[in-house]
Amino acid sequence: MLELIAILLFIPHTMVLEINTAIYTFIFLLLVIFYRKLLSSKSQTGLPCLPPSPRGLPIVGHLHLLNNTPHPSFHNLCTRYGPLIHLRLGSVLCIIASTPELAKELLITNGLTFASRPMNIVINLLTYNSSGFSFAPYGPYWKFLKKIVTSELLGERTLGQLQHIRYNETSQLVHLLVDRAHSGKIVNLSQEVMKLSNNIISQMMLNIRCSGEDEKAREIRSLVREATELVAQFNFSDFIWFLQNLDLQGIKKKAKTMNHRFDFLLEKIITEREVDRNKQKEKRGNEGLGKQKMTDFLSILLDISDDENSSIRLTRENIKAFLFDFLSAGTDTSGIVVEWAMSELINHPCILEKARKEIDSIVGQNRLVNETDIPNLSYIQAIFKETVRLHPPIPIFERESTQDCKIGGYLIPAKTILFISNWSICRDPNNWKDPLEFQPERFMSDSETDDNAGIVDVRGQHFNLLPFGSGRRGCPGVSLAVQVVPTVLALLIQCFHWKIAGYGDEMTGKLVDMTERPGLTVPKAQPLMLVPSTRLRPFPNYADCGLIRVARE
Ligand code: HEM
Repeated sequence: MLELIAILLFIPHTMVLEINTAIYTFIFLLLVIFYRKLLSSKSQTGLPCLPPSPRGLPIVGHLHLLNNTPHPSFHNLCTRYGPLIHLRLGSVLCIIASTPELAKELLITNGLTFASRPMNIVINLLTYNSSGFSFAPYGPYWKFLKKIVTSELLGERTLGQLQHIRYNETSQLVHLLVDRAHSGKIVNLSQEVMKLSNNIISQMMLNIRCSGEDEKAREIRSLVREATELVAQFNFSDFIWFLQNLDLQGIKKKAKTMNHRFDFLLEKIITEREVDRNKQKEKRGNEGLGKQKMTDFLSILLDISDDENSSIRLTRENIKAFLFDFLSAGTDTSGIVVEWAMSELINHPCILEKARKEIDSIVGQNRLVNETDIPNLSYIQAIFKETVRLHPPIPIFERESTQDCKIGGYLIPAKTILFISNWSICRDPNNWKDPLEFQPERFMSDSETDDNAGIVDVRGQHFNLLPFGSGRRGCPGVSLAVQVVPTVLALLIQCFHWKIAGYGDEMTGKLVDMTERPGLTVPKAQPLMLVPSTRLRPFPNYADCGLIRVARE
């Protein structure tokens, strides 16, 4: 066309080429301006639409910037692009917040907007379409359950009633370690503390010791492990819209099979329990189940579902989904904290010694430390806080916005996934002096390292330390965890000297490897292999601290 006009107007060929180039350049510039306009952060209201973001790619968006350990990737991106950034993971819009101020603005000031969690294909299948607790959308049903969780299941009274479970389990661990110490054998301490924390949860919930060797225990153990691995797997169908209905990685199929296995197991457990309850009911005539002695979470949930006056009647699916939620949410996390704490202590023998001195001066060497001592052991508490600061078992936690809102001057649309990068917050030199150093002293009331760090607690009120989250969806297991973890830690410190397997004593200078294992929860990559030797002579009677001696596995 341009050539034809040139011939008609007698324009020379070289000039046509120049005009051609100019037109193409012009069109290219127009496209660049249009593209920039499209991506620019200004909305029609003049408010910036979305927080900053790195350059994305078509279709995958920013997925290529993440690897199988998202928390360091999020941390690096926030360091580069700002404390609040947005990413497009395929077609899913996300924001990442990495300062205490933003955490407060999102979780508290806009707490209602971010009071739900995002769903995906696997979670949907495993939680009976969010019929349980952790993934139930914020609303009357979730509030009803939250009340049961805080007042009944994980309230002070129930935790007190179920204290014997914790005592039995810690007693079993001490027993095993004393045996190993006498025979000079290596202990996989990571495995033993996970076993302990998982046994506590499974007994509190179902009265089943999940480390046992019977069929039910084995199935619970393997289902919980497989389910947590499956939830952590990256599923393209969740992020790329045109793959939504395809199951290219076979993840949906696996989740369906897992749900069937889980359902089969729970049906069996619940049916057996119902038969038991009916027998007891018959025995006691019409005295009513309300007066029955509480045994575990399942009993409490069945009581509520039987209660005709309850404002919400729990269905069988609700109960099964609830059990799934708690078994997966409560599993491993406490054990992970103990394994990191012990690793740090082995690498910092002076801190370990100082902790021993505190226990010796407050508890002495003639009896074993127990839960009631923990409020008096401020250095042990400081070690616990410093461990969850440097090694939070859940380094990022997720919420989803249910309506449009303004955060930090940006407009965040409904259905945006929010990631709170607690890992970044805890490693930010603006929040913590020498953030990469393990210094429990910073949490002592006479701390010289950080102002006010002595009063910082872990329950979600201090936004520079959020290992248990905060706000409406903060962790309901926090009271249990702050009882179990420091007690187990104190016992390990009080009762034993430790050597790294294959090396000399605590003072050899050999360090424990501190690499993280990728996943949604972050344990150590390598298990902590240690050789204990007993420190207390004579070794106190377990009964002295209220621990009941039980048969070893
Ligand atoms: C050291 C141990 C633990 C850590 C570090 C931990 C951490 C967390 C975090 C970060 C969240 C997300 C909070 C948020 O979104 O604001 C959470 C949620 C949750 N945790 Fe824990 N947790 C621990 C132990 C437990 C235990 C022992 C249980 C159960 C007995 C439990 C049950 C739950 C449940 C059910 C949720 C979901 C709450 C909801 O959506 O409303 N956690 N936990």
